[in-house]
Amino acid sequence: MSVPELIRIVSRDSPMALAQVERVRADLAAALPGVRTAVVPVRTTGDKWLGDLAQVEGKGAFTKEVDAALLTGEADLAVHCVKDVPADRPLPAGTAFAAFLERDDVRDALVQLDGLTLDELPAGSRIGTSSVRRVAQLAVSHPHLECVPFRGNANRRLAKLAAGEADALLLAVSGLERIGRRDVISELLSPEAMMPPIGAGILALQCREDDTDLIDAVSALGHPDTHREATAERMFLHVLQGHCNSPIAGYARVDRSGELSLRACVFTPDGKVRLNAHEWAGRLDPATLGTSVAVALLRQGAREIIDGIPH
Ligand SMILES: NCc1[nH]cc(CCC(=O)O)c1CC(=O)O
Repeated sequence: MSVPELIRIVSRDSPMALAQVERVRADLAAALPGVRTAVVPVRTTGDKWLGDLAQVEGKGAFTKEVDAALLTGEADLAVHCVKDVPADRPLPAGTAFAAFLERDDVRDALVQLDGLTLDELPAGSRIGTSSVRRVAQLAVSHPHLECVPFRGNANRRLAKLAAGEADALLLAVSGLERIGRRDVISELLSPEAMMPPIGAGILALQCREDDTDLIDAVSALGHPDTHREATAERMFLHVLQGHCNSPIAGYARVDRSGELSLRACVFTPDGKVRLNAHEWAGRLDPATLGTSVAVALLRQGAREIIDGIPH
């Protein structure tokens, strides 16, 4: 194996994405001493467009320009939040995942500048989130709170909150940690209280699939249990074929004894119908576990719920 001399790393140009790149550079420096890295930041459609994502191209809005930089050879390695990489279709032809880094916190958090929790917020409080997954779950757990559309990268959302555009926000703990703003968290929401999205807290490294030297070199950064979790979760979403307006949540977990399980839910937008499944892999490989959980939800009527939501 010949280790490349220079690895050009492409990612979105948000503060969170650039912090993720710095983690990857530190990990690469430790695993491959002497290797040089350069950063190629790109602004994606999803970062430029602050309206409804369904009007651009849904989730691929955060990855398209990053993938293009890999494919044209402007960069060699892409860093993605797995949560933002569409799972309903294959990765762009000619690219492959080379590693999944060790998972960070999967939970969502409430950000409320007076330190209030969800239970303490008065009726009518405005919660800034555009996530159909968060809206559906909050509608059932806290029907007296009102969700207001809120987009932009995490730093911009915090600035809008400080300017009074909402009374509180729901954001991923891992993202707040990456931008150094764990301090604004007023409540950590358990996965039972707010089921996380597929891929939460996982960073993936993506390469051109013929760049085998680089794939071999960066595979040292991969975390085997996170790889199992990400594989089960992404296959689940692939089989379910959701769209960007369908509230879907779920997470896989390798427990202390090494057993993999996957729990997942499909909701109606008002949260009133909630389909649930939880299965252990046993002797199944992670992808087959993902398929099995998706089939369990399809048997409960997930297709009708997903297709019945305008998109
Ligand atoms: N949609 C933007 C996005 N993509 C990934 C994360 C969080 C970090 C992660 O889960 O890897 C966030 C911010 C958020 O939802 O609060």
